[in-house]
Amino acid sequence: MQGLNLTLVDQSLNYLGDEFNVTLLLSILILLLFVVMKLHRKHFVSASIKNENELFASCESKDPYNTYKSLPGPTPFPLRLIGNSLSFFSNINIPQKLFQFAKKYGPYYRLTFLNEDYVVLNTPSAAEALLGSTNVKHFHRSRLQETLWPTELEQSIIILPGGEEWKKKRKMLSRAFMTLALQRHNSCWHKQCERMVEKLEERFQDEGKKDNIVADILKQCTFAMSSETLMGVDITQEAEDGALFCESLDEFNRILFGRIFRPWLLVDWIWRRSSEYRKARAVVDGMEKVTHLVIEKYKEKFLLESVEERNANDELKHTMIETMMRNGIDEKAIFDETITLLAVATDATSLAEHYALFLLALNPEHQELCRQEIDKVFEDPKNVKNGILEFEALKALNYLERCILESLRIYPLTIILRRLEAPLKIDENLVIPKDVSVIVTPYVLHNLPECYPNPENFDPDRFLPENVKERHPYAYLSFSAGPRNCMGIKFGMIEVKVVLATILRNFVVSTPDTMDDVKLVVDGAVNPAAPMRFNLSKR
Ligand code: HEM
Repeated sequence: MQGLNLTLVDQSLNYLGDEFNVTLLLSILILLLFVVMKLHRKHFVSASIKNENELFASCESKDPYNTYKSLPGPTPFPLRLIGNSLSFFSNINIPQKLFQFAKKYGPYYRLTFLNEDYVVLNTPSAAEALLGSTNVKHFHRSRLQETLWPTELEQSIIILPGGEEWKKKRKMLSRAFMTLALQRHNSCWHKQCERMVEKLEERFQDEGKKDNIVADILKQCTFAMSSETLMGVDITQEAEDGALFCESLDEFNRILFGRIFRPWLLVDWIWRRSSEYRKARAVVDGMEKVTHLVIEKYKEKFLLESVEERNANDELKHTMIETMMRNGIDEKAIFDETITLLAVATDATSLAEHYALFLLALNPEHQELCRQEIDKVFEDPKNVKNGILEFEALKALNYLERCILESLRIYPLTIILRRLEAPLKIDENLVIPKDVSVIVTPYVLHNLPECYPNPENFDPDRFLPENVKERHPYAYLSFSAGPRNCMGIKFGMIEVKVVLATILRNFVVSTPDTMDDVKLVVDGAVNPAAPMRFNLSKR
């Protein structure tokens, strides 16, 4: 009998995990969330604000908090659990929706969903108050992010609340992203880019093969570059099932972030019994196997090292895995970090390449200026050794760099969420109380005409040093800013530069799509709902 019940539960959960029916979803959602509130106080109720006096208990002056209480915002559904969720029921164009709200409600406004209160900050100075704060109580990820994050990967720097452990880890890992550590992978990046060119040639070689996608090829190339840089091993070549690793990461992201739009799967009890969880587990197991193989290789290498070699080893030249092993980090924590950073590096960087290529395809005059710069750098014999562009020469690709920064202004990859463990003073008139979460949307700041005149225009010169100097430092948040900003800025920018320089040196790029065709969806990062289409003709 119990077996039968379990099968029924299993089947229903499979159904919930696989099908999407709006009416059913709404009714189940309301019903389930009520039950969940009762059963799982830990997740939702304790996170909620039970009464306003309690909320303001730690304040010195009540006035700025009164401003908080009277902040405008869209009227929420009377049930706090649902709140403003209905405004975000569709995952399409959420950044644009937040932009419309900003226009309507002004620099700060309130939202509520899943029983959590949010304040949305829409000015560079308010973003600075949050992101520039050095108070670790302002570093926490939001409850939604913590709930979505797989407990299996809990030791990763991305999810650690800012504290001593986070600080130590960030310092240790940062060494692996310094120029010295990165530059020794230069030839590997070019080797991977050559493979990418072959794949692109194959895809676009016939006249009939037009209007094709490149996102998958960009991602595989970026994955190979990132994995070799972070781990020191080309797992796409060496590990038996390395090729599957990249696809596994995609599947993993899809499952995790799909939970936002199937909120019942946010409840741990249901999640762990769902078919989606089993799929996620299988993916993690597969990735764990590959990482384990890499760690074993390092162990062999260490065993062969003499004491002198070990002592002479310069920490600044180590890969990320090597750095962690030499710092005595255990295998589980190394695994958590490797998987997470591989996922972040591959997703963010290949997406940045995708958007930049699209905007260069739409703006052929800027594409041509980049190409002239690239040709000049590649054709200078000082810059090329054994057929490979020297690492130092990448610095000369200034115009390309400005185009990448401008692409990330137009298409920033994230929405930044933080949960306040201590009140946050925005200015003399506004203090946001503890326990509230805060949202900063780079898309909104990047479209403020006072920071970026004619924000709809693609204008790389916005990133000329003299123009950057004129702007508020927190008006550009593609890599976030402040103490918890992107740890891989340097590496990410180098990867995007190498990939784009290789493509533009080999092909002329155009697209049949327009910016209006691009719908944005938030699933981990801000992705295009469908990959853009391109035409690549060989030069
Ligand atoms: C062009 C590519 C990239 C972009 C646009 C980008 C953007 C970002 C942004 C906006 C954040 C802040 C997220 C938040 O606070 O919610 C972030 C954090 C982070 N990024 Fe990147 N990223 C890129 C590439 C990379 C690469 C290649 C790595 C390294 C492998 C990396 C590692 C990280 C880490 C570890 C954090 C979290 C830092 C912390 O919590 O202390 N990123 N990134």
